[in-house]
Amino acid sequence: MAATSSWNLMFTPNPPSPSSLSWKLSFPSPFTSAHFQRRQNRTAERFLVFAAMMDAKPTVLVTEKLGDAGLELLKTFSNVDCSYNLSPEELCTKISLCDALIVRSGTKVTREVFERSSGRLKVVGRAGVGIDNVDLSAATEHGCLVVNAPTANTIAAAEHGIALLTSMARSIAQADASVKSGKWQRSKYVGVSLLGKTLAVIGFGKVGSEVARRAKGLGMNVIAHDPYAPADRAHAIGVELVRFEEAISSADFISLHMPLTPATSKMFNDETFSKMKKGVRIVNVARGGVIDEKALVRALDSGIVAQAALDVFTEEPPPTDSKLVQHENVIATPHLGASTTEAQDGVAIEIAEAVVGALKGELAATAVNAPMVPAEVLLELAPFVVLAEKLGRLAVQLVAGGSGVQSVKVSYASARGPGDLDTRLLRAMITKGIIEPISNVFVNLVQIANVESKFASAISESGEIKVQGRVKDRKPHLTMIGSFGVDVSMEGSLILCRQVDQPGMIGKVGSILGEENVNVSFMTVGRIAPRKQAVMTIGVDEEPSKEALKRIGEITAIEEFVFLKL
Ligand SMILES: NC(=O)C1=CN([C@@H]2O[C@H](COP(=O)(O)OP(=O)(O)OC[C@H]3O[C@@H](n4cnc5c(N)ncnc54)[C@H](O)[C@@H]3O)[C@@H](O)[C@H]2O)C=CC1
Ligand SMILES: O=C(O)C(=O)COP(=O)(O)O
Repeated sequence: MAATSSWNLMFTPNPPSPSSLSWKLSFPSPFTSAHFQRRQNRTAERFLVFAAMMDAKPTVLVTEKLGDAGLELLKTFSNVDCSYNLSPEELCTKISLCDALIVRSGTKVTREVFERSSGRLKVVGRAGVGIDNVDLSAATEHGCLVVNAPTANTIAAAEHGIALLTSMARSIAQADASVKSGKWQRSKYVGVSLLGKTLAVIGFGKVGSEVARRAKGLGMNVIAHDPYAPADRAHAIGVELVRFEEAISSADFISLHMPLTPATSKMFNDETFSKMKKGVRIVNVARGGVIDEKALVRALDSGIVAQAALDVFTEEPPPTDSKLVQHENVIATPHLGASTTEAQDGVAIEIAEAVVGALKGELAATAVNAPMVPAEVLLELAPFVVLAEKLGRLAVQLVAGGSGVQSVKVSYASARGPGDLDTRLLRAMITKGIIEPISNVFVNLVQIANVESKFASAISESGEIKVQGRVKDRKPHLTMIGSFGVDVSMEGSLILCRQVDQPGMIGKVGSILGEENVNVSFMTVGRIAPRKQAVMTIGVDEEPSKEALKRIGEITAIEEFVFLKL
């Protein structure tokens, strides 16, 4: 098709302030191809960036309802553009005009958003806790800080969990609908008591522990599972921390309060439902994605799960014909956990303070990814960021369930003097579980003290989980686990096996993985001395099945092993 170079760019100031320009592109129909449209939009974006630069105040785009107190605070420092219900494309277009973006759970902040911001976006504020809707890796790569408001909605979410628990047990929603439809069905809606029943709280963080506290007040026996929560915090409110299997198999009620991460995604599935007590009741105020929703429908149909009370869904809003939502034993609310007047006022102020602070260049206490660093420093640090994140992730996965993390120690070996190392950055990163070393670091060391490990060989002579790595050819490498020296690229996933060093081990493990069609990227062996103990490190592209891991564990010379996702 012939191309003409004429196209029109129209700007409609409304009201006439650069931060609230609404604009429209129009061009002849032959040029509506996606590629050409992107080019036109980019040119438009550049123009708009220039227009906005004329205004010295930073611009904050707010894409979902935020409390007035927070908006007022933002307005003292910035131009605030409240544009709700933007399409993904509209968000990408607007973002090049913005220094900060504030969202709740309904806005997906994708890699494309960061790319299209052309480097202007400095901070994303999540007015709430869960940051699973923000692409944190992309944010970090683009030098954009992500902050959240982690405390202000805790009580609201816990109270909603308890509201769902009690109303589920007495079928309040179903009974209400029945009465409103003119029926009077007293025998249909006989409920179950909570007194003396066992509630398993999965995820014993801020919300989980408040739910536990309230459930104790209702006379429930509360147990909890959380691999990273310290047992003494649980004991302080009379809750026992137990292993996952024990929690789900002994519970009459299960309440979910963990974040959505790769490790918790579909944690509740056909297999886990099959281990539960028949007639268990489930509350989910965490994230829809922690449950395999199709498996939950099957468990409800078979009666394994008697009832479910759900505030969150994999897709929000869920499809109108969702079998889960329509199930007669399910009650559903539209992600209302944080929606109280008090929580929304608190969250709005908490996030406004964090965003304004970040725009002023202050170190944010609630940063969930890398702190803001100049682009040139970020470039230098990039491989160390990846290494640090992977070491942190690896170390945390080695912690045995229930033992909790009391302290984390990070050591650097650097060509630079100690004055060149900014430990404020370090503190922020540790808090968020992503540990980023700074400067010309050669070796990084992460130690978790006073802890039991799933893989005893990861414990060093001084009693900590210890993992050590370095950047080689700008790629992260693991160089030590516990007292065992290794040298493996930290990509994909790893199987670590401690074994008695002897010929043929690589072949035995390799053939089990081969039969399972699991691609092995490398295998190395680090040993203390020939024919003594060794740690074999196997890089795999796919996650082996439980059966394959069991067979590896059954090889006689293998004394312990663990599978880790990097
Ligand atoms: N429905 C709603 O409106 C709301 C939902 N939420 C959701 O609740 C989640 C929890 O919020 P907070 O308690 O404030 O966060 P938090 O960070 O204080 O607690 C989360 C807990 O989950 C634990 N955890 C991590 N992985 C786990 C695993 N594999 N198994 C068991 N536990 C695991 C962590 O160790 C931590 O103790 C948020 O991530 C968010 O997704 C939070 C507020 C409102
Ligand atoms: O804080 C959270 O994690 C929530 O899920 C609350 O979400 P919302 O801000 O109400 O969209």
